[in-house]
Amino acid sequence: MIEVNDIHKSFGETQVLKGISTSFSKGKTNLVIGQSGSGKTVFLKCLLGLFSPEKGSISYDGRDYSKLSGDERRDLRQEMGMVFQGSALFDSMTVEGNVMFPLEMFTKQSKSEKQDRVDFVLKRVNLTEAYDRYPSQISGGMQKRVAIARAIVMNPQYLFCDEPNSGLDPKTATLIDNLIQEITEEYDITTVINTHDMNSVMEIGEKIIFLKDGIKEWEGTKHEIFKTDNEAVTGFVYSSELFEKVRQMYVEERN
Ligand SMILES: Nc1ncnc2c1ncn2[C@@H]1O[C@H](COP(=O)(O)OP(=O)(O)OP(=O)(O)O)[C@@H](O)[C@H]1O
Repeated sequence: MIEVNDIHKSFGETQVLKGISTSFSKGKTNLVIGQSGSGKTVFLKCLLGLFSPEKGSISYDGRDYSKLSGDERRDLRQEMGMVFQGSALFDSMTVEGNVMFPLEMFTKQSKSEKQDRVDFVLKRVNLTEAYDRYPSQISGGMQKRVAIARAIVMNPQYLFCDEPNSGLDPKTATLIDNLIQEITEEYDITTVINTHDMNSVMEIGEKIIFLKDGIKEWEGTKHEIFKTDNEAVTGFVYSSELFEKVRQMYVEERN
């Protein structure tokens, strides 16, 4: 579980996060939504320990990051997996090399242990046929699956994903969402996903926080988002006619 308590983050005079508190449970897909510029990426970078909030605290299963020693922080960071926007694979490495990379960097496992782990995660994301291919030789959806395999190869406690669906067609986007949700449940990971994608909200939004101008304006589940009368949320989520229709159908069905 990650507990966020009243975090503030500024750059110079610009206050970006203005006191955000929330918690993210294990085994759940937690989504962060909000308009461009609302502070989602800065928030995710605070969760990753890349930015230090000036005020407030973030605890990872009871470990308050600001109180950890340098070694403890390094150990904690190794418990975090990250799927970057655009996958961020190494172009000069094969699929296998990309997934092997964190094991080579951070573990002293034997060659066969590393190979077994790489085989396992590539099988888990259903990519065994692409071992020797380079990122430029596989589709966007496959690249995302390699990025997910690389993010989970170290057996993380925490998984952070920044716009994991960007650039994918809706069907592939849904497959990637479902894969992240399955992996989160299977390995009991605390997963936090930044997204713009309303399909993701409807599919896998077990917990959603909505940021607006650096403040948590609303939080709830995908079921609650249909019912909320918070105008900032409805204005954001139902800006598309299609989603407004889906909402009306959902509300009518329940009445
Ligand atoms: N390193 C930085 N230095 C100064 N300002 C920054 C920095 N990083 C982000 N900001 C500012 O913080 C605000 C929030 O940015 P952020 O990238 O978190 O938004 P976002 O919600 O992720 O947007 P998007 O959905 O477009 O990615 C923006 O005004 C941005 O200019």
